[in-house]
Amino acid sequence: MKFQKNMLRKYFIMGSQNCHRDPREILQEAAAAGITAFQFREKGKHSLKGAAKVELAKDLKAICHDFQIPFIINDDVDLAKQLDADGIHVGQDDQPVEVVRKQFPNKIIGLSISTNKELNHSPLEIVDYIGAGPIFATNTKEDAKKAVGLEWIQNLKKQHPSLPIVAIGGINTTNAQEVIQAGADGVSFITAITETNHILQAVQRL
Ligand SMILES: Cc1ncc(COP(=O)(O)OP(=O)(O)O)c(N)n1
Ligand SMILES: Cc1ncsc1CCOP(=O)(O)O
Ligand SMILES: [Mg+2]
Repeated sequence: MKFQKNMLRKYFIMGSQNCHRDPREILQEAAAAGITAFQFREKGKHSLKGAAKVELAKDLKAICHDFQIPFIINDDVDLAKQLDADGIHVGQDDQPVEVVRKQFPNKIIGLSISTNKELNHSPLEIVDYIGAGPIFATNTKEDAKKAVGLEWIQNLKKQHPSLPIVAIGGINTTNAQEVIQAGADGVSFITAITETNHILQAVQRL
């Protein structure tokens, strides 16, 4: 699947550890409500491993493809290969993006960037988009850095006006608009969907 900036508009991320009920049901509802991309992030406490992780990933990929939205895998390059995912998202402590691009010349590749130092040391020309954050405080990621604020998006946009940016971290139906106004091409979110009883409404408002 070829990357397009508008895929970043409403980018839902989750793994089973984020869900109070079947992740398939949650993704199905979010996809029907209009998310534009999905990242499978099976990670941390209570996450699935081995065959159970692979089985869930296959089911979630099928749901994404029913709705023609990209299925992106977080961190796990081997799983992305095994499942022929549409893309992979890596951070600064994951496999170097140069290595990932060599393995996946045609997949969507996202890279997290939180500081100017990371920005200046990253090969932006080989990634499709940047994950910028955490913008606001979040309890969802165990090892999340300190919130960088909307200024980080404004700063990125000023330095690289055409670089596709998706914001992450503490984004919800109330603050999503200011994130877009700051210059992000889209918002990514976990708990805004996994902790609501009204997925349709939440996706529409996001
Ligand atoms: C869209 C998006 N942006 C940032 C991240 C964070 O990636 P990373 O820093 O590698 O942290 P983990 O998610 O792997 O814990 C992301 N996953 N997605
Ligand atoms: C994976 C990740 N990377 C930076 S913050 C974050 C967690 C985002 O979760 P939430 O949308 O619930 O704050
Ligand atoms: Mg990572």
